[in-house]
Amino acid sequence: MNEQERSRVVADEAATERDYSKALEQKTKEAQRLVNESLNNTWTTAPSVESPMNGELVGRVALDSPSEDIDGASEFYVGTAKHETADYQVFNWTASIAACTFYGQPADRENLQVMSELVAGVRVFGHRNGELSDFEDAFLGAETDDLFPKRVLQIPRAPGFASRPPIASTPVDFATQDDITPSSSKSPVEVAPETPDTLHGEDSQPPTVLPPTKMPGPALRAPGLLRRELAAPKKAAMSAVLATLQVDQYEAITKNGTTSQILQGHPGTGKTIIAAHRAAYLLRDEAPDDERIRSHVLVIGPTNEYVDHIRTALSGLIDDDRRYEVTSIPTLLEQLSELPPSTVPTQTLTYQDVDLELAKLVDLAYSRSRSNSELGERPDRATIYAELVWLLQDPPDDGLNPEWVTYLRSLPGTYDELQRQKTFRHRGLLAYIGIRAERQPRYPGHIIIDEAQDLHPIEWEVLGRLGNSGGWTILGDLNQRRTDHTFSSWDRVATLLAIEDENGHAPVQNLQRGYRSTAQIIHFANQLLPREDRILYSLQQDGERPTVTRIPAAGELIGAAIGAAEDLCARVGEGSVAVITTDALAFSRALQKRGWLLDNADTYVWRKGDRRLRLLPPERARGLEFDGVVVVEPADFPENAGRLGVLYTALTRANRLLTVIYHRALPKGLKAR
Ligand SMILES: Nc1ncnc2c1ncn2[C@@H]1O[C@H](COP(=O)(O)OP(=O)(O)OP(=O)(O)O)[C@@H](O)[C@H]1O
Repeated sequence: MNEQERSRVVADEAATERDYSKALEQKTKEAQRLVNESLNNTWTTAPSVESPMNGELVGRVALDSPSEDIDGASEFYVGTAKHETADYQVFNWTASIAACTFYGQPADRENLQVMSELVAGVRVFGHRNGELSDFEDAFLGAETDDLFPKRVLQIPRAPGFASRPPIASTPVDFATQDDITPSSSKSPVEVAPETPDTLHGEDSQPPTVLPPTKMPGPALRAPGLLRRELAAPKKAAMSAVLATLQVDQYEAITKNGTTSQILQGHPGTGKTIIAAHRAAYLLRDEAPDDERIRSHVLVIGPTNEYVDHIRTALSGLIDDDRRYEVTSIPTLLEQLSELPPSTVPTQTLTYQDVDLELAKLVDLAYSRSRSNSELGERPDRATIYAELVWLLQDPPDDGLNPEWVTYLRSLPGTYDELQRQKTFRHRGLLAYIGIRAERQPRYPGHIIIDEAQDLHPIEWEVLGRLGNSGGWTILGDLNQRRTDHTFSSWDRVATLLAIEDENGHAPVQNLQRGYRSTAQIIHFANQLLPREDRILYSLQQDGERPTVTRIPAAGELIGAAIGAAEDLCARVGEGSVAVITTDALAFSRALQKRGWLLDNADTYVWRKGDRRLRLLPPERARGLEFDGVVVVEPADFPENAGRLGVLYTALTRANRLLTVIYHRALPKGLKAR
């Protein structure tokens, strides 16, 4: 198909999408009108109808022959909601008929039957700024000129589309879709020796082409479209990626709601994408009765920034926002602890602050206080805590280990005192006492936890007592652990939640394909990992080397970093830029001096003219991503158990461009090899 024909197809499909989207909007308005009418003569306030889904087309399926099951049509669309007109039919992406859209490989053709007809091919759509602007066809049967030669719908054509160029403005040209570069092969990044003003980047060296290697996992769906989407500038908040979901992602997303799974994946392997789409799938209208989630899906992330990040994708995928709750772990723990919201992460002083043994002692205190109460009622928080401290006088039958005697002695005498201290150290304990005392459990129908590597043992116990009536979807990366007071293996989590598979193992699936960061960025960051953990295949090979610059005078470090950030702002255009630093305060002052203004609505966003950047302490950057990232003074990033998980996370927030500015020596792992 030539360029002109492609433009025509895009314009036609975009017109269909506008028609579809308008029709869905109309449907919602009509439903609201009916509700209003029926309540017209009452004093009741009219309930609002669910918010309209943004009608987005995901794909289009061509069949070999007309199918009676779809009213004699030989094709149908897949979109964000079901809709039917005389000219076309759209099925929801969650419907089982839509599954063929996500399995479009010629090799699978024999298994790809929709009703009794074979799938001839699948067209997948790409979007920019909410407009259908791109597509890719996969022919599963014989290749023809056009999968959909006859236009079904006669709608005036939209003006020709202009797709936005990818940031590096280099067209992606991959030899074959299965050839991909393992980021564990020899690093293309040479870190600057510690001499002043040495820059390694696109200006100094051409991008290194790495030898192709077989990519792990199933063959890519819509590989060209996927790579164009990955290279395009990213919005601040996450969007749904329905059209380019890959087969392994689709399979994890569409598992039965009672199934529990743990998805372990390096940075950018699509864990948050799976989390958001899984929530939407579990709440689908088409779910058979025995799979229907009766209550709500609870999605838990690490920070409030993460919650904002994923919320946009969730609201685009799920029309009824009462069916899911998305919260951060600090917020959840604070609610249960009856503490004011703080957003600060748990900060342990000793392993005992969050240990499972502490939860066991609380359990004992709970059962003692319950049996002491006259009617066997559920005790309140203060009573449970008093019993916990009383264990020093009346220890458990098998005694109290001296370490625990010392620990219990170090705790304040009363629950009020403990709560007044508001230390983030004891929040897990407060929350666990809180959940034991809670009279109205939340009873979610499925729990999804992202960045789960950062949950402490007692916090897992808290989650285990939320009354989950369905399965667990747990997503995380043990390499990104921030402290050694969290579990170092998923087996421990599986045992605690009793979700081991039939062989007694944690149901772990490893995600090995990196979507976010270029191979060059992954190579650079991977130097911080033990050799055996450097298994990640980046789908973006065409990046440039991270720029690593030593600033000789400490006093000039921040100025140089701001300069680097301004440079990235200019390069990414509409894309996003972040500075990740452990000294955000000093950085804020310097930004102000250079004419940057703090955004009124978001305390981490700074603006200067039409430029915008986020200034983030490492903690706040978790789970986020940006087209360009400046990481300042890596030596200041904290280490745990000999690993630099915090720095590793910061470096891997970058999608396409990474700049490291430093004065003190780089951490050992980041030296040139
Ligand atoms: N199938 C896909 N199609 C298009 N983009 C995708 C796909 N899967 C993932 N991505 C993109 O890859 C990027 C990284 O995905 P995501 O944030 O889910 O990774 P992650 O594993 O949660 O990373 P981290 O652990 O570092 O936070 C996002 O921009 C996401 O939109």
